[in-house]
Amino acid sequence: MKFETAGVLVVSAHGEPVFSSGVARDPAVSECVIRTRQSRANMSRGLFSVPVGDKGYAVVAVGSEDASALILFERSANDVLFDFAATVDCADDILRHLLTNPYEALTVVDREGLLRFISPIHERFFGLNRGDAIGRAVTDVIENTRLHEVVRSGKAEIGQIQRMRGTTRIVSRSPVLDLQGNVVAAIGQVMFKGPDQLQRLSAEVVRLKSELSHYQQALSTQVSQRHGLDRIIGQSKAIRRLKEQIARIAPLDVPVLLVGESGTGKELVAHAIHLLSKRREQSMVTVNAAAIPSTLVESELFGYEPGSFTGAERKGRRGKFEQAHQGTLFFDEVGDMPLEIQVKLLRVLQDGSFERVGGDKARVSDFRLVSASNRDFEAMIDSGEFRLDLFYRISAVSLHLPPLRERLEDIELLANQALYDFGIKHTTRQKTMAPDVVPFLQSQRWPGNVRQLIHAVETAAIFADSDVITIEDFETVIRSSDAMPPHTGPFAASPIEVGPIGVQSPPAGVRDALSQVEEQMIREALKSFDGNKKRVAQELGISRSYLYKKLAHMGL
Ligand SMILES: Nc1ncnc2c1ncn2[C@@H]1O[C@H](COP(=O)(O)OP(=O)(O)OP(=O)(O)O)[C@@H](O)[C@H]1O
Repeated sequence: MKFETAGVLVVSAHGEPVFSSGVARDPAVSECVIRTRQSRANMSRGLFSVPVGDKGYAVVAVGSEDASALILFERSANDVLFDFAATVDCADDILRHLLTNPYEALTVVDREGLLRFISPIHERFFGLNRGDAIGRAVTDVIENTRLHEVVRSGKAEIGQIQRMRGTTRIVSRSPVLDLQGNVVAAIGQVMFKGPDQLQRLSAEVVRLKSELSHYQQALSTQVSQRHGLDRIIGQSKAIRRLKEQIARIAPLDVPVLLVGESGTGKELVAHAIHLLSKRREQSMVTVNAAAIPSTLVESELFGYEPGSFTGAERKGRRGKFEQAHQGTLFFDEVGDMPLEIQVKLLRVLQDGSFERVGGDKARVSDFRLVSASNRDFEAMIDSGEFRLDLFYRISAVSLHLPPLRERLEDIELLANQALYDFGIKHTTRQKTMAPDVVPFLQSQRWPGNVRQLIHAVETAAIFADSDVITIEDFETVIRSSDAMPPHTGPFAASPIEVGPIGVQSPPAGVRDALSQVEEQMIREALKSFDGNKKRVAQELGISRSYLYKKLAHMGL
């Protein structure tokens, strides 16, 4: 701290200036000092500040009954102490408190380790008379002190135990630096009365920490549980039942098979199962058997050792099974897996072990399997495309995801949510649907299920000119989807299987006629291809599952 003495002003008991020196000789300054002092009660002694023009002085007042001496100090730039004195009216009371309060009171030693200040309370504690110890070596006055070491090393010692006069205290010792960074003193303070107090405090911290972690855990469980099930939208009986089943089976570590048409939410359900399971802290790894080229399936799943094939990474790679260790492996389109891989998957599921491609070391992975498929397993098993033993392994529990056309009452909620999500995602004004839009959407067949509905709503939201989406806005979607219908051939426009978005269902008479035409064509095709259903489906441009449904309907 650098305060330059700028002047001295002596005033009589009546407040008249009787002597002035330095800047105090300037009447503007002395008047200002006297006025400020008078404006404050009991200012016979103390510290206060006086702004004069763009300058400022810190004033120390020392008074007697007859007169007071006011010593003016000029402030050096950016001095926090000056700011403190200038802005806090009771600055001197605060400093006095800091010097005398038992918990803040300071003991100060200078660079030589000599005591320069000790608070009255500590003097009493050490049995000293006021001022007796000042100027003595701190080691002669305070037992087990290390303040002389701290002023030498410049290193603080916080929370140290110190025995003094038969009692134990927790103290802190800190070096004090001047503006140039030189150690000029060390100060000591008592932090706690003793280890008991500290221990109680630390036990409290431990207790609060454990309470906090308990609540964090509970919160994260709640959030993830809500996150998992709440994302599955629908109030239909089928969806409510599905959610109940998910909640029930998720915590059990059994393999789950999700069966349902494309876009019915199989992946969404897999996530919910993972989030509600004990494995939620680990990741859910997804494999799409249909999307991996057959030559790479093995290395994708099992990983490979270094240099096992051309183009392989030098260090080798962990496969999906290893990545899913302790988590969940979501096997999408499991029905599309080549037979030879089915055998290997079966082995992994049976004994949990496998080898990386190009390696012979048995590896183990502990994952929970959730598989999904929109294929007809019964037919695939019959035709030898899927192994029965593997089917049993992956389907300890099977959940059926209902197609959207069987739960039309969910369309309103789903469409509104899609619209809301769209607005949030693209930060556009929230649009709404005209009242007749929902019945219109409910009259569609939705072969692509919820995915297709979301897509339709998003596209309509893009094309709608106003904030209210109408049926006409959905017709834009019809035109664009017509260019890429999900099925080609004579059945493309069939309201039963395809029913493109936005096409109004034909009147019942037309529907019957179309149905009859369909059945006629199927009969003819069966005849031409000697009952080969695969060829019939190909020829007519329909899926085999739809063909089977139609045949059942026709009683064939
Ligand atoms: N009940 C539902 N609530 C909210 N969103 C849903 C629901 N069902 C499906 N979705 C949404 O529909 C889209 C398709 O869902 P998802 O990918 O889970 O279907 P899928 O059955 O796995 O389809 P695919 O068999 O084609 O892979 C996703 O955007 C998903 O969030």
